Amino acid sequence: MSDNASNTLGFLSRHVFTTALWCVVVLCVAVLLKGTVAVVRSLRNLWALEKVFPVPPGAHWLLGHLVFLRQDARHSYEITAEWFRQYQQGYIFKHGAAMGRLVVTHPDDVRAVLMRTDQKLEIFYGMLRPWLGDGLLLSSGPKWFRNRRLLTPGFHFEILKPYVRLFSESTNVMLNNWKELKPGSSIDVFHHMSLMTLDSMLKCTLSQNTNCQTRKTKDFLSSIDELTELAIQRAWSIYLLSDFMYGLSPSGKRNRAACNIVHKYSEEIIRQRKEVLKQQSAGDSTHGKKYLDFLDILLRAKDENGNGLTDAEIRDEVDTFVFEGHHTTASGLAWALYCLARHPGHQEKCRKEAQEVLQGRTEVTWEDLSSMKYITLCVKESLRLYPAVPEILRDVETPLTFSDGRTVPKGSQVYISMRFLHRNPRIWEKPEEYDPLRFSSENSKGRHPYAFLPFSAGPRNCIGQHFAMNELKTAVALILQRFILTPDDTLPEPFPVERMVLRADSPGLYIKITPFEVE
Ligand code: HEM
Repeated sequence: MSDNASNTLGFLSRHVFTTALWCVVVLCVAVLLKGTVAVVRSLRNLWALEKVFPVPPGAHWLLGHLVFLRQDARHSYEITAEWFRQYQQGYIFKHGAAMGRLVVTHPDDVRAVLMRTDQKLEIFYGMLRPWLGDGLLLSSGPKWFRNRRLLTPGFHFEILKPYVRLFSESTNVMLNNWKELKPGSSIDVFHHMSLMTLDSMLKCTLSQNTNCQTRKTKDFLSSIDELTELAIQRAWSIYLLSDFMYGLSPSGKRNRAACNIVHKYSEEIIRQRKEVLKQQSAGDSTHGKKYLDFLDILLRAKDENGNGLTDAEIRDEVDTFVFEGHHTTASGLAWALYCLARHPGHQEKCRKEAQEVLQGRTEVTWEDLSSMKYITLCVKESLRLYPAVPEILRDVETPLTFSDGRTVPKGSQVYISMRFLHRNPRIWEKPEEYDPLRFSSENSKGRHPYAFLPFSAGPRNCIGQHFAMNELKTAVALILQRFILTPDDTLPEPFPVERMVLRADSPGLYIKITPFEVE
């Protein structure tokens, strides 16, 4: 190489190096500035909150109250339960030196929060955004308002009625699988319920019969599981909170790949359904099916100006329903069965009721559901002790004033824990006891309407609550008609942990199942 050429090369590489160095410096300064602005804003909010609400003692100067959460789950549970007892008007939980959130403990204050439509806390819910986009769970403002109005008719009882048959179908597939197991087998009930509720959710949302309970899971199904696991994992690692860092991490890459698979699947089904709708006669609204699925509802929804949802909006809502309607119901069911396994007397009463109502039928009907009175009490009581959605977080957009005049400043983070609200000793007698009769109409008289909130309340309550209760009751009745449930005492008592939904700590939620005829 000539001297000239090597000089030019040397100059070029020095130039590239200097430019790269400058880029790094500028990037670092930008990140630092952004970080400083965020910390200052967060500190300002914290100081404003501290003027009104107490801070429990023992906060570490840097980690705040997070030091308590670093200990084991039972220990942090005890500490939080104690704070709930002590601070009846709420308290500040410090997330490090510069960040704190108001923990609302009184049902009156919970009502004040839930009657509003403040944004969901992005730092928490945002982890689901790459998957669920701007669906009902994550959207806010006019978009949420419009779409909530458009989707509400999809949960009318006439639409929900035929789904009871689908719930029965999916439960029976699971029970036929259980029949193959040795009597008295111990099963991870959360896993079984997850597969079963995913199966029924895909039938109700997209009319897809994936046979996910009998076949090895395919790409789409395993991607749904992976996305949930990744979101849980991210919620627990501080260094993955930033979108930028997460994007670069191996988990971020897996998240992108799984999102692509799930989105492609939904998009393809939406495309095919639109084709069918174009071709079908105007009168045939269900294109040969016996029911309207959620996708039919989404495709038909029109606002007052005659505008429907865009393809991207439909996909976001489909993904939201599949996510919201599957793990939540699985958690609710798993803990309901666990409670019944632990309380054979109540289990027997539910079984008797199921036998009387079903008379040996393996398909539950819409009319049967209203006769399942004792099962309903038991399901409610397990949702009290083990709320499937254990917490709600909001970003206060305008100052929020409680009924006693205390004001939560704009920009504050507010936290509501169903888990502790449902065990508040000032509301519930013997709160740790499983007593379904506390939900009888007589015993419920005079109870604060915001003391029991498994499906939240107010304008952003759970749109799928009737769907969920119908599925829970159907599955419990069919399971108890065919199986006896007992606790697996060879394993440690499961302890609930908050992982998006309420799950059990390791090794999981196991119960023993024995076919009814064998006993
Ligand atoms: C036992 C089962 C279920 C429980 C305990 C549950 C609980 C909840 C709770 C507490 C919320 C409020 C979340 C928040 O404000 O951050 C919520 C919202 C929501 N749920 Fe459920 N849910 C269940 C099942 C379902 C099902 C089956 C569906 C759909 C078919 C569904 C769809 C939704 C949607 C779309 C939202 C967002 C509503 C909005 O913000 O307008 N859920 N759910």
